[in-house]
Amino acid sequence: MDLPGPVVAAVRGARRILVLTGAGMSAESGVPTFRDAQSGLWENFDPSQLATPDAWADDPPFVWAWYAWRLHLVRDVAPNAGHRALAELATHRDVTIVTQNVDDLHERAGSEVAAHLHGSLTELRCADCHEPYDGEPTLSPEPVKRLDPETCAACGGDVRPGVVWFGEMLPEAAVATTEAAIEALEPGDVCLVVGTSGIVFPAAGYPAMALAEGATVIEVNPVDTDITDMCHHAIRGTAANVLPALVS
Ligand SMILES: CC(C)NC(=O)[C@H](Cc1c[nH]c2ccccc12)NC(=O)[C@H](CCCC/N=C(/NCCC(=O)O)S[C@H]1O[C@H](COP(=O)(O)OP(=O)(O)OC[C@H]2O[C@@H](n3cnc4c(N)ncnc43)[C@H](O)[C@@H]2O)[C@@H](O)[C@H]1O)NC(=O)OCc1ccccc1
Repeated sequence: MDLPGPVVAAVRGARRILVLTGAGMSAESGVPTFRDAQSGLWENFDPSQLATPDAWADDPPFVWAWYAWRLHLVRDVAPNAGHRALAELATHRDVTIVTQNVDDLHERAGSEVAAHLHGSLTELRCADCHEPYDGEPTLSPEPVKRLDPETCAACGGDVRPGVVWFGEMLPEAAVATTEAAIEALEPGDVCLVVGTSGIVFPAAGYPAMALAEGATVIEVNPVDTDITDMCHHAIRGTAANVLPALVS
């Protein structure tokens, strides 16, 4: 894929590259984006209704079934060329990856992720005493409507996914790491925004913060988003097509 000269020059000339990724980063691996994760059983449910403490409180087996399906799916897929390109770039450039994604595909591609802003599907903990759960959860290969959560060995509570639900605070360390990486940006550095619709906060506010630090903000997304207008460059393409071209 040929990229505009100014984009290639900006990435080539950058001292630091901050990469903010969203669900689109994993789409070509077969992980549905948040806005189209509503396949099959959950298509009548707004994800931001499922991914909430209230939904869990109302019906843990219903919410756990959704996460067990997503965890099984993520285990079944592999990083795509976009994930691999970022891992390759980090071998010879100063790259910081911050993601909204709860999958581990960046890590499985060999990248170090500075911050999982919305937590991780692969980390489970007790919903009551927060004790990490390191057992092997029973997952169902097929989407099922209800699945009993695992039980916490420490207090007998229900085990929940280690993700950040709507209305929950983001992990302090992830926010601190992200804000420090943004504050370290200087004119000539680059902020790559890959595969996010830019509607979930506070993550959606970070590109503007990078812009305020003087960084060149480059969006990679097949379509316009709420972030497009503030970007210096918007590349209309997919993560697996654009990122390899950007790093070669
Ligand atoms: C919906 C939105 C309006 N609501 C919020 O933002 C809320 C409330 C809020 C706080 N501040 C605000 C300010 C204004 C308005 C609202 C708020 N935020 C919160 O609750 C946050 C917590 C947010 C985290 C929620 N958890 C997730 N995930 C984990 C769970 C789970 O995964 O189940 S968010 C979840 O949705 C987000 C989805 O966004 P995207 O990643 O962008 O994905 P999406 O599907 O939307 O878009 C995909 C994009 O990819 C593109 N694409 C597709 N294919 C490709 C491709 N192949 N290549 C490239 N791009 C591609 C598409 O075109 C598209 O643009 C992700 O972050 C994902 O993690 N907590 C909080 O702020 O705590 C304190 C607080 C609390 C209450 C009130 C005030 C303050």
